[in-house]
Amino acid sequence: MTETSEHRVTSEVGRLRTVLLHRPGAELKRLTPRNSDKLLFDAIPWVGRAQEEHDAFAQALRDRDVEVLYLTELLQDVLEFEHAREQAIARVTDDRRWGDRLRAIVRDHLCGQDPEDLASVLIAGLAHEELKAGHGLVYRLMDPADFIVDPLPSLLFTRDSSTWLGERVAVTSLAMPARRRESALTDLIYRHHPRFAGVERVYDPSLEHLEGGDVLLLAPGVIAVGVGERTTPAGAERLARQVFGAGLARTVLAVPIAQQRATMHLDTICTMVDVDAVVMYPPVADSLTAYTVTSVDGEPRTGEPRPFLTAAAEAMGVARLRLIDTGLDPVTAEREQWDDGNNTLAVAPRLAVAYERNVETNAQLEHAGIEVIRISGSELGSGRGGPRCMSCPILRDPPPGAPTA
Ligand SMILES: NC(=[NH2+])NCCC[C@H](N)C(=O)O
Repeated sequence: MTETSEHRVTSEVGRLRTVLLHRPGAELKRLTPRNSDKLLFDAIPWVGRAQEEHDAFAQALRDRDVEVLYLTELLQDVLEFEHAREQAIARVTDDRRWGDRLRAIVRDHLCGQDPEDLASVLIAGLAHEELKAGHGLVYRLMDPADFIVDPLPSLLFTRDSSTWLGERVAVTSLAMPARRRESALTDLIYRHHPRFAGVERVYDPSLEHLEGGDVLLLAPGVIAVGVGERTTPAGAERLARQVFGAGLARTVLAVPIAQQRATMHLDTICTMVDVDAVVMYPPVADSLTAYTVTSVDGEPRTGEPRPFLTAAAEAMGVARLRLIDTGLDPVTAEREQWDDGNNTLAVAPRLAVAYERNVETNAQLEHAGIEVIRISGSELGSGRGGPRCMSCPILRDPPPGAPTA
C-alpha cells in the first residue's frame, strides 16, 4: 500500500483519522450476578445508559473529524457473503460441549438467519430458551440459565481483539476463555470486508496469547508489549519475531506487569498523551522494567532488564519521557487507576479522551498541557476498560517528530 493507505498506525498519538468501535448491545443484557465474573465484568451495567455513554464517546470523536466504524455493521456486511457466513457458523458451532444432535439443530437455526440476526447471535450469544431444540440429551441436561452460545460483552473493548501495526493488522490471540471467540469475529471482518481487501496480517489468533491492550506503539518502529495476565512471554517473543520479519519495528520492549485484574493490560497503567509523554500509575513508574528485544539477523535478541522509562526513551530517541501521574495521593491514584484514569485515547498529540470521573488525573493532565475530552463512563467502565480499550485505531497520521531535548 502507498502513502494514501486507509489503514496505517505507527504511533499512539498521531492525529486519529479512523477508529473501530463496538456499540454495546444485547450482549450486555446477558450479564447477571451469577455470570459476570466469568464474563469479566465487575458490575451489572445499566445497558441503556451504557449505550448513551458510548454514543457520546463516538460523537466526541466524530466532532474531531474521526471516522467511526462500528464492528456490528462491518460484521453484518460480511455476513452477506455466503463463504463468510459458512465460516462464521462453522466457527461458532465448533463447540465440544454440544454433541452432534445439538450442533445440527444450532446449525439449522443459524443457517436460516439473515445477516442482522446472525450477527446478533454471534455477539449476544444464544440462551437455552431461545432455541427450540426438541428433546436431545445435551439440551435437556443443560442448565437453563446457561448459554448455548456464550455472549461477548467484552467485545466493547475493541482494542484487544485486533490492533494495527503500520499497515498490517494483528488479529490477536485472546487469553481468557470468555473472550476467545471475539477474534473469530475480527478475523472474519478483516478477511472478508471489501474495505480491508489486500490487508496483510502480522498476527493471528492461532499464535501465542497476545492482546491489543498490551501493545503500545511508543514511536514509529518502537513497540512496548506488556507481559502479564493476558499476553504471555511467548506471545511477546512471537510478536517481536513477526514485526521484525515484516520490517515493522526495530525494537520491542517486553514489559512485565503484575498478573492482576487491576493491571490486566499495559494500557491500564500507562498510555501516551504526547510524542514524549505518558500518563502512568505512580506505584509502578519507578519499578517497571523492560527487556529490550532487537533483531539480530531477523531473530529476536533479548537484553538485560532496565527501567522502563529509560529503555523506552532510548529506543524512541528522546532525551526522556515526560511522566504525568495518575491521581494526587496514593489512595486517589489507586481509585483512579482502577477506574481507567490511565486509559486515555489520544486523538492527536496533547489531546486525549478520558473518563470524567477521574478528576485528579484529568487535572494533572491539564496541568501538563494536555487537553482532555471528558466522557462519562459510569456504566461503560463496569467492564474495566476506558477510552483506549474501547477503541481500535485503524488510521492515524504519522506523529510529528519527537523532540530530542
Ligand atoms: N485494553 C484493555 N485494558 N481492555 C480492558 C478489557 C476489559 C475486559 N472486561 C476484560 O476483562 O478483558
